[in-house]
Amino acid sequence: MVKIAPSILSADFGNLYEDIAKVEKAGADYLHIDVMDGHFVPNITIGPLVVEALRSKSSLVFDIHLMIENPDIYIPAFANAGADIITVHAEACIHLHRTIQNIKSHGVKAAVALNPATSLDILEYVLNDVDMVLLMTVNPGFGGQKFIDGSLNKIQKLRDIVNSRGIDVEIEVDGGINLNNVKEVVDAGANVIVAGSAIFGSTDVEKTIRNFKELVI
Ligand SMILES: O=C(CO)[C@@H](O)[C@H](O)COP(=O)(O)O
Repeated sequence: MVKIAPSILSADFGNLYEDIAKVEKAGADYLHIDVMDGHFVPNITIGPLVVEALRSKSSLVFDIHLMIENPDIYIPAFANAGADIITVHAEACIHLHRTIQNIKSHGVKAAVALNPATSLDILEYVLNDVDMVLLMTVNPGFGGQKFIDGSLNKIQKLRDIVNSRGIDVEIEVDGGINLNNVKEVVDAGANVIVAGSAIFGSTDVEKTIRNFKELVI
């Protein structure tokens, strides 16, 4: 089943709870929460306090995407705040295998994200240990960017590797995904679709989520 994960980076931060309630009502599967530190990416967003505040208001799967340096020191705080999945960037981890074990030790699902320029090779010895791989289809840091076309090939390659190993690893894609290209990314092998501006920038958020779901059935 393909899952839809609205990215709250494009939500109205002054009405965050209302925006989250809308996507939950419309049948979103995950809530994608972008955490940025102004170092790993040139933008700053939210921390564990906000995640904790939202946790009591929503029963969506909290999919926390850490775009930060030294993620290990913040993993306990995000786990305690209510994360269901924590994603770290391979580019930010010196000891990636250890970081994955750190996430799992908190009873949280572990995922690894790759920037567009990072090869799939980096996953060779950790792929069997993760629950999900997040392929960035834009350079991370901002919503509303254009999907990088070469990403389709990368998604397909990862899908082939996952299938050939016979493992249960989700493939999440993030950046520039909209109603016009979602079918292509799903056909290439993605099964978790992050969308920010295409959902929260639309005039009818609930209808847009339903449209996404219809396209990927
Ligand atoms: O991680 C990021 C950006 O770094 C994403 O989650 C964006 O929030 C996706 O936004 P759109 O490209 O869908 O507008």
